[in-house]
Amino acid sequence: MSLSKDTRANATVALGPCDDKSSNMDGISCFRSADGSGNEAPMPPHNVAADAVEKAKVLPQTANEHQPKTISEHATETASLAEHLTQHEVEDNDSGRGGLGLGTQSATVTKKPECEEVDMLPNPGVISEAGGRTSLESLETEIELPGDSSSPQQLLPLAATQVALLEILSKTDFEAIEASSCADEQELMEPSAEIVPTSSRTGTPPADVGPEQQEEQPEGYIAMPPSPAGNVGNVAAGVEDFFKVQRSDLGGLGAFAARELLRGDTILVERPLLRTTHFRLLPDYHKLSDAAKKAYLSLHSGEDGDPFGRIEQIKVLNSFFVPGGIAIFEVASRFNHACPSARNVKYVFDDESGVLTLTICQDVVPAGAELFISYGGSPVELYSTYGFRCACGGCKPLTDEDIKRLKNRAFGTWDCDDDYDTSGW
Ligand SMILES: C[S@@+](CC[C@H](N)C(=O)[O-])C[C@H]1O[C@@H](n2cnc3c(N)ncnc32)[C@H](O)[C@@H]1O
Repeated sequence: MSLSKDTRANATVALGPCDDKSSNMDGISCFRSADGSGNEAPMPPHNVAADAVEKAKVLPQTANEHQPKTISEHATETASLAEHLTQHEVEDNDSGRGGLGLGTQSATVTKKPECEEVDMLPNPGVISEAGGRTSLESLETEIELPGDSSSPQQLLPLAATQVALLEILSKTDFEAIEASSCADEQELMEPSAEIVPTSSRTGTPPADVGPEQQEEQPEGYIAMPPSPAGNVGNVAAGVEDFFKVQRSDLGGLGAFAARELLRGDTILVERPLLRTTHFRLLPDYHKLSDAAKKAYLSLHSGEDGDPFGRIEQIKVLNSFFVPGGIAIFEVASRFNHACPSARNVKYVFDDESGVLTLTICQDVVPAGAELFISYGGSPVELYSTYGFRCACGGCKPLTDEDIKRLKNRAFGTWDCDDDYDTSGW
């Protein structure tokens, strides 16, 4: 597949309340408070964080890091995560996808609580104040970001995630997880589930899906995301309660609501399969465990090419921009794209904890509906960057004529929307 060499880097933008100490993450200038005051957000209830520290056990690492942590390291990390999530979270505004270049760019900080309202702002990016679900006031901060100036990636805070993760930490039976994950040394080397997502609506940890339930899945159901005893294990347990990965009408796989989902439901908490940069892809890929390599190679690769081309192509088609580079996720990378009116899931990547969280951002998503994130950009940009014609139903699809024009612009500006009527998009 011939993709454009569009090196637009999405604006990776910081969010809400923070202090100067939180700045300078891999070249990101500063996480500023949404009100410019630098004030920190309120701390979580002390007992929750403290409880998490008490209960904390060995946390799995990203699949390409195989050093198990000690209990005390994990406790520190857990406390740090709980505290961090009250201070600043980063979230996509639906454009943080794609594996193309990075440079310096700026983004205007704006409070935008609803996912559909922050959609598709190619540049500048959008920053939301933590918990900012009611205010639409614009803020004035300009943030310098690493990355090329053109491609949009925005990171927003998400109060629901704070709540969900704190609930998770307080409800997780770490002893049971440790007992199973420490069953043998091999399991210690392979990460296992460490965070049990719970519906922010019900606060009830979902039941794990047993083999008998999996047998009832429709044809084409892919047995992922994994259970705690599952494969690469970077996914928190229980997400099967929220969605299934199965065949999509768009072609290939997609994620589908396993039951009715409501705005604010946290449906996925996942560590990257691979976190890397464009220049370190191959060495970092080769550090992965065999299971992680297998999971990586199973991701969507467009037209299969030679092994080297495939590793690169999977990166291009599946990566999320994260501070300092890109990340590929075993499960989150299965979510298809939808344009603003059809998107129903937003995501946030927390750099400190290294965890991506996906949250429902439409009022009601019926059981069986496909779940969509946004890769950012118009159908023209999607085509020129990733090579697919968006069929999400929420935009005016590109015509054959549009495609011809784009192809004729091989040496022109791929991302030019001049000939595409964006009024319906
Ligand atoms: C990250 S993958 C998403 C998961 C993928 N469908 C799979 O089978 O693993 C991105 C690819 O999914 C397909 N895709 C995603 N969103 C789409 C959309 N709105 N319309 C058409 N194809 C889409 C495209 O082939 C795109 O390159």
